[in-house]
Amino acid sequence: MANYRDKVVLLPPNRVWRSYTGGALLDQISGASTPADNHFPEDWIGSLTRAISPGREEIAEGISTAIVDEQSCDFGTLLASDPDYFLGADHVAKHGPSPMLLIKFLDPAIRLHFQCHPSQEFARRVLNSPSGKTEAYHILRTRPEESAPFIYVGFQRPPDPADLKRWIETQDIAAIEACFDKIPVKRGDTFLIPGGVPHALGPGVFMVEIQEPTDFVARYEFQRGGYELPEAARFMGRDVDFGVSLIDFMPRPLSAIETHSRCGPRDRQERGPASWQETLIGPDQTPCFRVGRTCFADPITKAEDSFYIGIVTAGSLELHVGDQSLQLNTYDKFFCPAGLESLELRPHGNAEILECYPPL
Ligand SMILES: O=P(O)(O)OC[C@H]1O[C@](O)(CO)[C@@H](O)[C@@H]1O
Repeated sequence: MANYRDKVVLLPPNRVWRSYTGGALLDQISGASTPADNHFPEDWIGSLTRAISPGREEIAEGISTAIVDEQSCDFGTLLASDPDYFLGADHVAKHGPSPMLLIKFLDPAIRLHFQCHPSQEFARRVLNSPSGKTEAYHILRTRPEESAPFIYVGFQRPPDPADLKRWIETQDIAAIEACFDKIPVKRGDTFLIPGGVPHALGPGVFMVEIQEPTDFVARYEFQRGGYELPEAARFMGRDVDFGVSLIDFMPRPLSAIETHSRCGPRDRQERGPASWQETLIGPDQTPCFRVGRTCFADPITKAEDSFYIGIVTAGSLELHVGDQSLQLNTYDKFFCPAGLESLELRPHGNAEILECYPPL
C-alpha cells in the first residue's frame, strides 16, 4: 500500500453506464478529444457502491479507483487498510468501515425518467438495507441550449395512487408529468430530495449529487432517449404496486419546495478577509449526509472534524499538506481523511470547494 498518511486522496474519473444519455461535459472536463453524449452521463466519486444496470450485472461498475502518493489503488481497499485513520474511529464505531456516502457528477443531455427512491425507513423495513436513497443536488452549471433549466420534485398535484398505477401501466407520461410543476434551477442552487419523493432531472443540468450509498430506484417511465428499460429494471425486479408503494403522495406546492427542498447557504463563518465557510445541508435537514462550501480568495488553513469528499466547484488552487503539494482545478475532486489534521489552501483568485460529509 502506498504511503498514505498526511495526504489527500485524489479521485480520478469513474464513468458509469446509465439508462439515460449525457456526459459530453464530463468528456470535456477529462480532456477527451471528441466530447459526446452517450450512456455514460455520470462520474461516481469516492464510491464503494456498485451500479445496478440492466445487462451489465457482470461488470463491477461504480467502485472508485483512488490515487495516493502518485499510486493508483482500489478506493475500498485503501479505506479498509486503515479505517480509523481514513473514516475516523467514531464514524467506524457507529457506521462500520463504510463512508455511508455516494457522490456523483450528473451530466444529463435529456430529461431523466420519472422515478423515486426508497427512504431509509422503507429500505430498513422492506429491503433489509441500512440505507435508502435520499439525495441532494448542487447545481454546477446548465447547458447554454437549455433556456429554462429545471428539475421536477413532486408532487405539486398528487394523483390518486390507483390512477398513477394505471398511467404507469399505460405509460400515460403526459398525465404523470401534469402532476409536477417545473422548478427553475441555476448555478449554485442546492436541493434536498428525501427518499419517497418522486422526481426527474431536467436536461442539461450539470450537478454534484450527494446521496445515500445505494443504487435503488423505481422508474415510472419505461422509455427515454430511444432506450427501452427491461422489465426487471423498472421496479427493482418487483411489480408496479411495489413501485407505487415507495411514493410519498403528500402535496408539495412550489412554496413548500422553496422552504423545505431548497437549501442554504447559512451558518457563515469567516475564514479570512475575503473567505468564508458555510452550511448548505445540515443534520437538522437530513440524517443521511451533510454538505458545506468554502469560498475563498485568501490562503486559508482548513481543519475539519470528519472526513469529507471535496470538489473544486470554482477557480483553482494549490493544496499543501505535509510534503504533498497539489495543483487543483475546477471539477477536481479529492477525499480528505479524518486523520488529516489540516490543509493549506492557496487560491489563484476566487476559488470554491464543496464539502460532502458523512452522516453524524
Ligand atoms: O433511472 P435513470 O434514468 O437511469 O437514472 C438514475 C439516476 O437518477 C438519479 O437517481 C438522480 O435522480 C441518480 O442518482 C441515478 O444514477
